[in-house]
Amino acid sequence: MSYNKELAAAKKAVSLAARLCQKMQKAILQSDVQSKSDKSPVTVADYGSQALVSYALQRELPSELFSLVAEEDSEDLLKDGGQETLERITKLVNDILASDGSYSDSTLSTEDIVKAIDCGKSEGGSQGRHWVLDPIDGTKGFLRGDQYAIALALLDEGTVVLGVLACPNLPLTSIAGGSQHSLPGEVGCLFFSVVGGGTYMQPLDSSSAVKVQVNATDNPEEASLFESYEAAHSMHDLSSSIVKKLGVKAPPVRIDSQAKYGALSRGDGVIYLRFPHEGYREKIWDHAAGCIVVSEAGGLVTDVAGNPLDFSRGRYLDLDTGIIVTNQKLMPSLLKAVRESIEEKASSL
Ligand SMILES: Nc1ncnc2c1ncn2[C@@H]1O[C@H](COP(=O)(O)OS(=O)(=O)O)[C@@H](OP(=O)(O)O)[C@H]1O
Ligand SMILES: [Mg+2]
Ligand SMILES: [Mg+2]
Ligand SMILES: [Mg+2]
Repeated sequence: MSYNKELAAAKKAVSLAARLCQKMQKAILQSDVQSKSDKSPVTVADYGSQALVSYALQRELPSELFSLVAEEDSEDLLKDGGQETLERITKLVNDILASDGSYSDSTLSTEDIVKAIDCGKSEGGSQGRHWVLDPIDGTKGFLRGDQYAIALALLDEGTVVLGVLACPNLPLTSIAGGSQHSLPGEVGCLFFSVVGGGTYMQPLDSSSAVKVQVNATDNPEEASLFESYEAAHSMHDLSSSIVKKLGVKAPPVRIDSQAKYGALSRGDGVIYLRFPHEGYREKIWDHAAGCIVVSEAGGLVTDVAGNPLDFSRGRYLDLDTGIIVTNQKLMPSLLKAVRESIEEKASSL
């Protein structure tokens, strides 16, 4: 099946949202940041990005039944003092649409914005089509001025069939061996994949795409590790013991968000390990787009048991312990090192 129409719509929606985020990252105010009920941050840019993607997809694909599984909803937004914030988001979205010249037949009201955001409450699942959106993945990185991503995927009968990943601060050239902080040169990448069609990358501000592939080395000494910047999101001590066991020499590269999947898909690094602390449940929008971007570039994304991730079970991924990403040749020895290190960690407690 071809998803050309859906891909064009997704690229347009995500590019508009990336423009909104770029504008806001430079101008973010203390009052633009709120704390959600789980204590994580959310900004006017998260809400604006979600409203924009939701609205643009519905305008681009008017004939389709629209279902969206997305991170944000208006409940936290409309808590104390929310009306002012909502007005700010509405202006932001309208300004981006006006400067792009898109959908000039309508100006969105605050009610339209709430409606567009709350379209994202779908439960997803194994039947029909569902868009899956993280309007800003890596909000903490966004606030620090570091890496973040706008991640959009399409689920069809429970399988991810399309993914678009905008990484506005990711350099166009390799970040292998470097940190995200000291990188000169041009930034802003858009990765996209359709099932069976490979992965492509283009600059966010141009349409000249190139096909990308994961680094296919089977030599751990040439491999390097990507992991979460935030130690609270993944156990750095566990990944360190795993890569040591495997023989990886390079120090880990810690960057925020699904930019890790994007960088891996073009071969900047070879391994991405993610081990959340006990009790954390992974959400599908944190991995759907990244997963297809890496898989279509020749990589593998599994849980600790070696099973592919199952995006068909609703808003959460029900996982065996962690997420393991690498190329096909290294996966068997990486999984072995993962299991041994987990066993050693358990027996030392
Ligand atoms: N405790 C805990 N454990 C694991 N993961 C968590 C946790 N808390 C949050 N999150 C999710 O992590 C998303 C950010 O992605 P990363 O972990 O790759 O980014 S980072 O490098 O740590 O900044 C982040 O996505 P956003 O909320 O979209 O920023 C969260 O969904
Ligand atoms: Mg969040
Ligand atoms: Mg996220
Ligand atoms: Mg987010």
